[in-house]
Amino acid sequence: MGLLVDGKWQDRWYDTDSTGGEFKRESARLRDWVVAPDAPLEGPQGQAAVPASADRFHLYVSLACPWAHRALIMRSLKGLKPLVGMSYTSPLMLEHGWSYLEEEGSSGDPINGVRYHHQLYTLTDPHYTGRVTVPALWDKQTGRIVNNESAELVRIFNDAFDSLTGNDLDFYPEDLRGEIDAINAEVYDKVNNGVYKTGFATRQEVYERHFTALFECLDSLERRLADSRYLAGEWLTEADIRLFTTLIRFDAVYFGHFKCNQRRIADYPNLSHYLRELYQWPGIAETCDLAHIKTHYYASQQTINPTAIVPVGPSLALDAPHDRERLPGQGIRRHA
Ligand SMILES: N[C@@H](CCC(=O)N[C@@H](CS)C(=O)NCC(=O)O)C(=O)O
Repeated sequence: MGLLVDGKWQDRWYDTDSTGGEFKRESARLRDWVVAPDAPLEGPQGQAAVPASADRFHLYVSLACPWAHRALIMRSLKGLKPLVGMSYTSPLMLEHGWSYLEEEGSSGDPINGVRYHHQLYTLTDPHYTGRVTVPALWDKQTGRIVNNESAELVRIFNDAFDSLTGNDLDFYPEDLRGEIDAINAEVYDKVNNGVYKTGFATRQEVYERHFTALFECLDSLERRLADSRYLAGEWLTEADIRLFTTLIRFDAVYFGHFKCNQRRIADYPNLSHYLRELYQWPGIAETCDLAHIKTHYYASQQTINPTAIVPVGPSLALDAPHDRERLPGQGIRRHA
């Protein structure tokens, strides 16, 4: 676990002393865009962009990581598997950070042949300074990471490749954007990143503050899902995918390892049936790997779990029937 400073790898755990016991997540730094083949080469905020094409991009992920998991789900649901290759790291993130060591459970890296994920960052920029994170979208043509921010990879995958795949599913419909953005902001702060802020806190009062915010938010999501099939109503959107990747890790990891133990997702009737519906959605279960998930957190984060023992349980009834059909739902919108 560490980071790059001027292109040199340094093995360091998160510094929470300088922030009063708080875990502060650093913003992703590689933020170029991928646009549709004939579109102007510019991202939605004027970012530099490269055109989508088949077999030009490769997605580097960890199957354990909830942020990478968003991108993996979009790759699956948007029919991108034949166009965008994928490599996954070993579940262990130790002194060299994420690795592509097959003997430790990685797929290996057939594109660049690197041992460590940080090498992809120094291939991109030999003087890179910052955290070395997954997911990362690699551009084989320019030999660099185009983008390492999962929220943006979700948006890129939502439309840039549509003319190549013929897949017009729309996870960010224009008329729902205001609502999706508001849900995302709350869920990111209190839930997606909230579990990390709770679990990585190194002061009691900081842990308790994030713990309280997390469960207030889960309680309110539980109420919302009592009469709404998905977070933004009748349509399944990116807001659901972003919540899903935290929910599926919750009972197996965050409840115990991150001490988020007020309630399990299994104790929330609506959230647990909603989790099952999404898990059973065609193309999603195949992106979920609970062995990678549990091994990564319990065996890598040894400041939290010094023995690195990985718990055997719990049994999760993800394939059990769900009751969400009682609510009106229309599935996934199509681009107009
Ligand atoms: N903003 C990034 C965050 C990604 C992130 O933090 N990934 C974690 C894995 S779950 C990581 O690679 N951490 C390594 C580190 O912080 O050194 C995104 O959403 O894409």
